[in-house]
Amino acid sequence: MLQGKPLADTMRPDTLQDYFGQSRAVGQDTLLRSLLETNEIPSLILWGPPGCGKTTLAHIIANNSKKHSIRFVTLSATNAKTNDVRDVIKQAQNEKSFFKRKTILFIDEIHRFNKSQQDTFLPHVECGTITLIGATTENPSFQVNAALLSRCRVIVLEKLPAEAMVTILMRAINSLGIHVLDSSRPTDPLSHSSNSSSEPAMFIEDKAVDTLAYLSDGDARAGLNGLQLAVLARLSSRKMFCKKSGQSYSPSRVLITENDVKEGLQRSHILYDRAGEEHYNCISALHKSMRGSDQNASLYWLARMLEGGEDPLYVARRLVRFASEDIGLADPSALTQAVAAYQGCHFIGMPECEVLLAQCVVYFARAPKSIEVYSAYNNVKACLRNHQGPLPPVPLHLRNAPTRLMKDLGYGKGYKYNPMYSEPVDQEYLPEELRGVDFFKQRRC
Ligand SMILES: Nc1ncnc2c1ncn2[C@@H]1O[C@H](COP(=O)(O)OP(=O)(O)OP(=O)(O)O)[C@@H](O)[C@H]1O
Repeated sequence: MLQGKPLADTMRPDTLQDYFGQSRAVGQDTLLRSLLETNEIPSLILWGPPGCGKTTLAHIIANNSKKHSIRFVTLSATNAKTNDVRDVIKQAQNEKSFFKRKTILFIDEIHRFNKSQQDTFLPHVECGTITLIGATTENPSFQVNAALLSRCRVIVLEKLPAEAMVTILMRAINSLGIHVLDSSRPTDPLSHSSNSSSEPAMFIEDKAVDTLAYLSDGDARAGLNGLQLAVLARLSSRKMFCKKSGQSYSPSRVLITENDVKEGLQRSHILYDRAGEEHYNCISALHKSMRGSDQNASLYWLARMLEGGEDPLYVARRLVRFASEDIGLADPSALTQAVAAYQGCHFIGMPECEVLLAQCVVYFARAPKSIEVYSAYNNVKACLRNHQGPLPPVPLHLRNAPTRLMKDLGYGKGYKYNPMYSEPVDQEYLPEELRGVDFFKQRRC
């Protein structure tokens, strides 16, 4: 069972009874659950992080619909072409008109279809030829056509909580016939009753199950893969033992420890999705923590990104922006710090540059803040955007006059060259119609 398919696929539940967590989306009293139970499936967008059960929920719906002779067709937007979608729609039209059979079309990773590909389903979802179920890890407000989105119910699935992860792992552990060792009652697994079959008896420490549940960070696929790798690693080291020792027998018991499961998990891939929603969530959390002068939270979000494989230069670029947007003239050297951190990261790369970013992030969290320049500049932009008619000309006295003609036209006339005056100079620098405007005090002009 462990050598062939991934354990996560083998363990994919067929019914809602084995679908754990996600109580907000499909719990006992939810609308979606009653619709699923009565088999009235609306078009859905299932949005959630990797491994939280989007495809599994679609699989459960498929299982259920087949019982009610509804067709269920699956496409993956990673490899399907627009023509594949057209073929499915054509077939669905035929099934509907000749056999009165409904079709549910499941599109995995729907965000990978571009807007015009998504447009292909729109009329067919609208007239009920197909019921669309799309799965996405990306925020559908940005990745799914607004028109299509308005015809679908968005179901938000969450990272699976640790308790649900334990239940999912235990279901797999039981199905593999692995025994869980209770750490509160220490027993030597080798003292368990001997196993007459050639297969070894397998044990797993209970804390290994908990660790797996926590480290897989709500991603059931990662948790089940981690378990599978840990078991396979233990089984192969058992074989190695026989080979090396030249013994014809091999240990009849195998113990999977906490360390084995830690090795089975590739933590960085689990915690952070560089291209996805989590990338934006974490950078936003970092920015807000620094703005809120919370140095602990700032360091935490920084580490979440870097440990997860984020590009340090991306973080450094965001820090350059922060230096001006949020600290500004309250501490102008913040900009120098950020640019230096950027260059430092460029020179030495990860992992050495992590401390440069950490230093800069803590400096920023502790720094005084001022959005004076940032908001004044926004006021100027708003002023330009809201201006009716042609923009006012540059006052003549402020213009340079490199030629005779320009001089004759009055360019530069009356300009007072400030260094020539010992007193403050009374001179206008804004266009006439903006005289007296103070972008630092008002929001709009
Ligand atoms: N809520 C759940 N209850 C039980 N098992 C689950 C649940 N969610 C996921 N699993 C298990 O994890 C595996 C992976 O889940 P699934 O393929 O549904 O994730 P997904 O959200 O579609 O992820 P991705 O976006 O990466 O495709 C499933 O095959 C199943 O074994």
